[in-house]
Amino acid sequence: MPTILDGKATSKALQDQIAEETAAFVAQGGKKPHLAAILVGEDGASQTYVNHKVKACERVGFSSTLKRFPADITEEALLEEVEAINANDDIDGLIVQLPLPKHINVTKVTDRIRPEKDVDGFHPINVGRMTLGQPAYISATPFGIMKLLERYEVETSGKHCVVIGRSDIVGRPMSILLSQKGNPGDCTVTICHSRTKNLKEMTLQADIVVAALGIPEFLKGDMVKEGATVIDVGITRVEDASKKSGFRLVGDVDYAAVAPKSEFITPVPGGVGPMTIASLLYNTMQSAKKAVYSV
Ligand SMILES: Nc1nc(=O)c2c([nH]1)NC[C@@H]1CN(c3ccc(C(=O)N[C@@H](CCC(=O)O)C(=O)O)cc3)C=[N+]21
Repeated sequence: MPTILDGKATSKALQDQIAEETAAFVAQGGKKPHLAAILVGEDGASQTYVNHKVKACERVGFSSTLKRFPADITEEALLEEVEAINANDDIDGLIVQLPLPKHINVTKVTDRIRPEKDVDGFHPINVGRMTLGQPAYISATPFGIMKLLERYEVETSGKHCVVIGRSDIVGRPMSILLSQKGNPGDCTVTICHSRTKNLKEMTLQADIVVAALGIPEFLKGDMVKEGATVIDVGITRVEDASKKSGFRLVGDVDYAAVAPKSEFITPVPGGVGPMTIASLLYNTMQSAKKAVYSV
């Protein structure tokens, strides 16, 4: 049976650590970390995630501000809100919850966030610095996965890692982090996507598979080799009348078929998702401490 990479417990342990560090920082006269989140529209999943983030802030002793706007807010008005937070010295970190409505240019918005407050690590300056191995805010999901591999001492050096998905916020940064020098790191990385030919041939060679393509239960049992480490980034809500919420969360991995073959595996829920939250808090604390950018 595989070892389950328990993201929920690991996130909690990290949050306890962040709470301790925050208390010590504040006791020494430091400023209480303050995270601002912008939420546009009424998307149910987005509301849930943002609420999780705000609650997590409370838990570790941060201040938080949630700014909600209707789905028809103009791009210009949204950019002004970003500018206002950029200029607010009390706020250390700003996230604009994605996805945004179609009439808003996402890149324009995330590029407008000051890199020093971009705790999501989406700004080109942070992506560039991360890529070069310089101090940066690292995108929360890949960063959380690195922390999870570290916590369970998953051997990564020299391993072949296949990342499925090339998104700017998960697949691409994940491939870069895993190929960088260090532990975790030092992997040989292959990045696959919707145009990849013979995907199964690729995944069968993988010591570590990261499934981040957003198709429920895509990775089947016959696509992974015996003893692989499997990281499931997918989180899709599938209708389920038997649940109180009316839905259940399904990952990109066919867990029942893949788990018996794997050495390490992340569950959904309780795997990568909670680690994303811990990483965001970590980045916000770094910002309050001016540990990444000195200004
Ligand atoms: N600007 C921005 N930054 C993000 O980091 C960002 C975003 N937009 N948009 C959406 C995605 C998704 N995301 C998740 C965070 C936590 C869980 C999480 O805590 N999941 C729990 C369960 C959550 C539930 O109950 O629905 C789990 O997997 O166990 C999942 C997904 C952050 N994202």
